[in-house]
Amino acid sequence: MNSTLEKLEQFGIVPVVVLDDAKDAAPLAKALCDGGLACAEVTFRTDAAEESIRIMTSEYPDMVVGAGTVLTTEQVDRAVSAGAKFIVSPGLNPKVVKYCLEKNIPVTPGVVTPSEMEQAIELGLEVVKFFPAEPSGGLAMIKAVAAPYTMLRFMPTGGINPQNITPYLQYNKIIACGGSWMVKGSLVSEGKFNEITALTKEAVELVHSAREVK
Ligand SMILES: O=C[C@H](O)COP(=O)(O)O
Ligand SMILES: CC(=O)C(=O)O
Repeated sequence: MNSTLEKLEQFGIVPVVVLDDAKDAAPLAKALCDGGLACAEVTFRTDAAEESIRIMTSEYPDMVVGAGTVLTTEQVDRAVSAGAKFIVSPGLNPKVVKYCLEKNIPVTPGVVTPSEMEQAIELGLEVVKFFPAEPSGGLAMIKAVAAPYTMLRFMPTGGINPQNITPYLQYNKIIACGGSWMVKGSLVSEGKFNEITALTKEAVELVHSAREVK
């Protein structure tokens, strides 16, 4: 597996971030690093994404920052030139995946169905996003599809929270879970960065205890 994805596996949780204002990027990165999760997926759902990635990667160079909701090759270029180390999308766009692979940029497109998973395998991927995880059958669905697709590993995202994450983390086909509960928009806009750090520390504890009893 690619070394960036290996780092995400070590963290176990990837905070999925939506930033409305790039001024929040540095304090948010600090809050996540202080909490023990030096990684983030900054989604291209807002105009502030590119500048936020640039700020996070320049001020926190050891942080593993990727771009989410990447829907076009032009966004891939903008994300990578801002410093993004990995690319995530909600669905599988073959054009975007091939573009990333040609440029050696780790890419984890969202898939749900067996047909989409076969498309990912055909494109040469070993890790896919499973999105939206909970509405699409959650861990039971991942375990069912992992039986035929033994070469695939998953990064489930969507509806995962502290109450349901433990069994996901204990399944060895899952490298990490994406989630937004520790970086909710209201916490960021209200400047509650201490709370973000506290929620992040709790998330890290969940990873440790899930993996200890594995
Ligand atoms: O679109 C949702 C994000 O990918 C993360 O999902 P979440 O807010 O359910 O954790
Ligand atoms: C949901 C997701 O994975 C994304 O927005 O990229």
